[in-house]
Amino acid sequence: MSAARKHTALPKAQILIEALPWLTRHNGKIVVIKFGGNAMIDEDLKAAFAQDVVFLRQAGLKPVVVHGGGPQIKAQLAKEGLVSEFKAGLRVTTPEAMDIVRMVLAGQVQRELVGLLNQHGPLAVGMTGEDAHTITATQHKPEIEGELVDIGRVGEITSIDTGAIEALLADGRIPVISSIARSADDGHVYNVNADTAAAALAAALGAETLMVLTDVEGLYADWPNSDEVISRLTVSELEKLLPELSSGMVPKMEGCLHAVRGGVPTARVLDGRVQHSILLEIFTDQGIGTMVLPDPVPGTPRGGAQ
Ligand SMILES: Nc1ncnc2c1ncn2[C@@H]1O[C@H](COP(=O)(O)OP(=O)(O)O)[C@@H](O)[C@H]1O
Ligand SMILES: CC(=O)N[C@@H](CCC(=O)OP(=O)(O)O)C(=O)O
Repeated sequence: MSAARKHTALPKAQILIEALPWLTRHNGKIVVIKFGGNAMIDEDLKAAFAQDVVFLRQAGLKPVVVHGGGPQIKAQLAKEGLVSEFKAGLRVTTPEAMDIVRMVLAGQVQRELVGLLNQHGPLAVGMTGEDAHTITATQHKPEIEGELVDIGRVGEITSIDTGAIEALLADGRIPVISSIARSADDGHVYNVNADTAAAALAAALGAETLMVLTDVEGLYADWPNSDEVISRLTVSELEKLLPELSSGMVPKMEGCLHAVRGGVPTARVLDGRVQHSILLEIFTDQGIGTMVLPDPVPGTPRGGAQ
């Protein structure tokens, strides 16, 4: 062995050492990961996602997965001859469509993710927001052009009970949650946007971070004209930007805002198309995507969190 080889750390060892301060910092902390339907584009990505989540669990963190499934719902509605329509960024959900939303999210997408995670051991347990009153909602009527519009069985979260999730975490499990809620008023089940559900759960659980995996690199400053990603912004900066945002980014960035305002130290939007983006973000110095931070406290240096 040459002298140089003997005294230089191997690249793989350097990567592990770089992870050390992050492992220490995140040990025992809850991390809520939202896996968007658009990020579940191929089998390799889904398998890599499952590896990352199990890695976090084995490294001493407490991951909680909230999944979406917009494209999968759209495909099933089309098969049944039903139209997909969005208003104010939310799916118009008739009672008939609600049955399909519930079947696709809880019966297909969630089952697949639980299966992939459990290839690594008896870790994942699937549930919906209906279970143990985890997410309670009321009918959401968005305001469009000054009027409240009825978009059917779309839920607005009224309360979160974290008991069942905390019991699973204490038992070493990985909760995998579908964004469906029950109403205490009328007993109906409601379709909740998965970004919104993930953000509300992150705040209620006192998570260390919220990670939203999607099919873009992060929040683009001037979408769709440019692909320049905003790497960091404070909640006040985000609040000013919100009225300019469109489509899928609206619930995502509103969710990040809600989570950070609710006490979650950071919320991030990451490119779910990049394999192992979760590990890169949590365990390396190389921040990717967009990070939302609290406003700096006057007199302290700006945003040092990762
Ligand atoms: N400013 C923006 N930056 C990035 N993406 C944006 C922006 N505005 C709108 N989008 C759109 O939001 C989409 C992501 O939201 P969505 O389709 O709901 O994904 P998911 O299924 O992951 O929740 C992107 O693919 C992009 O088309
Ligand atoms: C009310 C509402 O719009 N609910 C969403 C729930 C699924 C979701 O949010 O999936 P993504 O994260 O993949 O977009 C829907 O029906 O598509």
